[in-house]
Amino acid sequence: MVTPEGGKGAPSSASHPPQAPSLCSHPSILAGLPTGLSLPPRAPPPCSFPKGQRGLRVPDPAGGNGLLGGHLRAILGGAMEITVAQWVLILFLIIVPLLYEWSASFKYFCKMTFYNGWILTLAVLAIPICAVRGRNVENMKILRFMLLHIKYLYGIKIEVRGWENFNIKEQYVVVSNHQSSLDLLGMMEILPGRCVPIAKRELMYAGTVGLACWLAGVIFINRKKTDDAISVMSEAAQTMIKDDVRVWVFPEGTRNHDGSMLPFKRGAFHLAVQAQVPIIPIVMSSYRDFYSKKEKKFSTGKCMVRILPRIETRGLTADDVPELTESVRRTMLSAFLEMSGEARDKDPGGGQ
Ligand SMILES: CCCCCCCCCCCCCCCC(=O)SCCNC(=O)CCNC(=O)[C@H](O)C(C)(C)COP(=O)(O)OP(=O)(O)OC[C@H]1O[C@@H](n2cnc3c(N)ncnc32)[C@H](O)[C@@H]1OP(=O)(O)O
Ligand SMILES: CCCCCCCC/C=C\CCCCCCCC(=O)OC[C@@H](O)COP(=O)(O)O
Repeated sequence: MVTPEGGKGAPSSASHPPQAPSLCSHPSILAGLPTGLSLPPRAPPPCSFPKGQRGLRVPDPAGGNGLLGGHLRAILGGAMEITVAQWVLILFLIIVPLLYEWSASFKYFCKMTFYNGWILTLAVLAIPICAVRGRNVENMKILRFMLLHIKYLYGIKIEVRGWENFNIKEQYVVVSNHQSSLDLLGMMEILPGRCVPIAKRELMYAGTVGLACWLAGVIFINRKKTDDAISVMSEAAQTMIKDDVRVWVFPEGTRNHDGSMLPFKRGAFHLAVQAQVPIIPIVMSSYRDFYSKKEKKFSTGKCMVRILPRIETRGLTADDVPELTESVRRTMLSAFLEMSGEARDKDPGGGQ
């Protein structure tokens, strides 16, 4: 195929055999040769624009004659084979990685979107596997196994201390600080057998994640209805003993991005007292060196997880709960502050 101008501009010298007016055969190259030279007749190569292809046509800037004009037309003609949609795709593939490197907020957005999207996708795989058993606390092992690799994808090193404090055969209540949905990584790193988290009811409606959680026996509470939440937790106290289940609670009751700990809700402590089982506090060090929702920062880094010694509740009653809650929080807060400094000292490169 050739532009109409290109066709008309073909040389008319008698010594040159007539060339088919095609961009592909570069007629203007022949126009640049000295007269008297004769070239053997040559069949025009097949045109690079297949019939019916949608490409833009441009007029020959050199009027269809001359070496430069022919090359330009060949180059432009080749470029024009790319459709607008392909150009958009090429620009997208160039701009997105550049933005990802240059803009910390864009990187944060991409990483969080992928985090949620990946977990929703993994849940699609987990659901049929878990569904074989039905709603069963043993399914939590499957979710754990499927989530363990995410820390590698995100370059987050997790260092665990205090494994020996988990050496208890019987049931217990785990309480841990709650900074972000990234806590899931630390949680899955150490989740003991037959242990289910208590989660806000809204998570049950989070698409595939909600169904996977339900199948794994996650206990959902309605935080807006204290009475309902209390009765679900009282039921959980009985289930713990009856079905040999451990429960994981985030006693802050919500995510806390401020690098400290919110006042604790009392449900977890009532639960432990009602079931007369020990409390095992877990502390995850601050993410501030590699993750901050406020600053839209998300890089690689290190997190320390510490399993603290158990706190007995045998013999305690509901009246002891306020003091128990405060003393556990104090212990956890002091560990949190100490560990957060330590994680920073050990990984000064965190936040690259
Ligand atoms: C491969 C694919 C994977 C897919 C993906 C998998 C992911 C698989 C992991 C998911 C992981 C999820 C992780 C979610 C994480 C969250 O959703 S965090 C949010 C949910 N958690 C919580 O809310 C924590 C638990 N909350 C509580 O314990 C709260 O106490 C309650 C029960 C909700 C009540 O809240 P509140 O009324 O705001 O607060 P509070 O002052 O504590 O209680 C009010 C009164 O009730 C009393 N009370 C509280 N509880 C009780 C009780 N049980 N008995 C008697 N009295 C009680 C209190 O003592 C208090 O009375 P006073 O002492 O003042 O007289
Ligand atoms: C069709 C519906 C699609 C819904 C999309 C939902 C996207 C969620 C997908 C994956 C999330 C994976 C992380 C699951 C664990 C997150 C636990 C969590 O962080 O829950 C929040 C809760 O602690 C406190 O919530 P608030 O801080 O009070 O708020």
